[in-house]
Amino acid sequence: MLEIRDLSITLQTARGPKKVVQHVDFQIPTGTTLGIVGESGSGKTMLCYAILQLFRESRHYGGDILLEGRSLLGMDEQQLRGLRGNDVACILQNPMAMFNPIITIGEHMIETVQAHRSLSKKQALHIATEQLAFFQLTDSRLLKKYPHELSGGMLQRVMIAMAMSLRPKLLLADEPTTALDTMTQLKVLEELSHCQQQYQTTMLIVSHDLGVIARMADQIVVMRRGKIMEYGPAERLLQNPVHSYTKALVAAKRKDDQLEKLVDSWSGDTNGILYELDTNYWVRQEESRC
Ligand SMILES: Nc1ncnc2c1ncn2[C@@H]1O[C@H](COP(=O)(O)OP(=O)(O)OP(=O)(O)O)[C@@H](O)[C@H]1O
Repeated sequence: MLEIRDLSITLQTARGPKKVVQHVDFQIPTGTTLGIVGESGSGKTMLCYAILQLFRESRHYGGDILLEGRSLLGMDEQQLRGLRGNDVACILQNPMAMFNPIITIGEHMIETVQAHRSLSKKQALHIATEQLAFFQLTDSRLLKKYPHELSGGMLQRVMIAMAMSLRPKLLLADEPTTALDTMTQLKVLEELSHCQQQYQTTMLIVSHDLGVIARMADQIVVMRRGKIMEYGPAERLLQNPVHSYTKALVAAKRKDDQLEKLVDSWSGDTNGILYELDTNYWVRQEESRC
């Protein structure tokens, strides 16, 4: 279980402190997926960095982040190194950035497994091969290839397989399929979902694309300018959105519009309080509702 409790993040910038996330609360029960959707600048990446406790020296945190009851904000660097990779893994939009161009895929996989678990090369290779098979990568020649020899879809699959080979308790997926064409995206999401169910991994998936979130998430958080606008079970939020921003987001998805177009057309603000509409369903109050 991941619990984000009243989390606020203030960034130290050259122009002074900047609030980038404000009073965010959500929980992800073990083995389930929570999707965060929001336009550019809504604080999605800041939340992921906070969970990984990256760049912590330039941030001030309020609230808490608990993974299986352990506060991540209270951990020292050594504890955090143990946490990253073992308990929390992440996959990113651009897989190329994760690979060393002069190291083969096989070496990457073996090194990743051996860096976190004391296993022989043979055992690590076995895990790597098993994991790649989850993502339909069964050709043994793949292990001898270099990253640039693989298509974007294959490289993305290898990156996800690498992250999952560590059997993390929590997987953070920040725009995991944005760079892929629609058909490859669907296949990769399906494989990821299958792998997640098999290992009962808790997952936080972040995307601009409500379609991706709708496909994967059990719960959805809609964010804007560092605040939650609406938060609840995925099916209900998608079928009966309450906040006008979520309504516009869902309508834009139906018309297959880009999120950025919606940003221009939605003119509300984010100042109202967040209130519980009913059990486990939260909505930000709008001016017209007062
Ligand atoms: N290095 C930085 N210095 C100053 N402000 C920053 C910095 N990085 C991010 N921000 C600000 O923090 C806020 C949240 O940004 P964040 O990157 O988390 O948004 P996001 O939702 O992930 O956007 P995107 O979808 O474009 O990645 C934004 O207002 C952004 O301008």
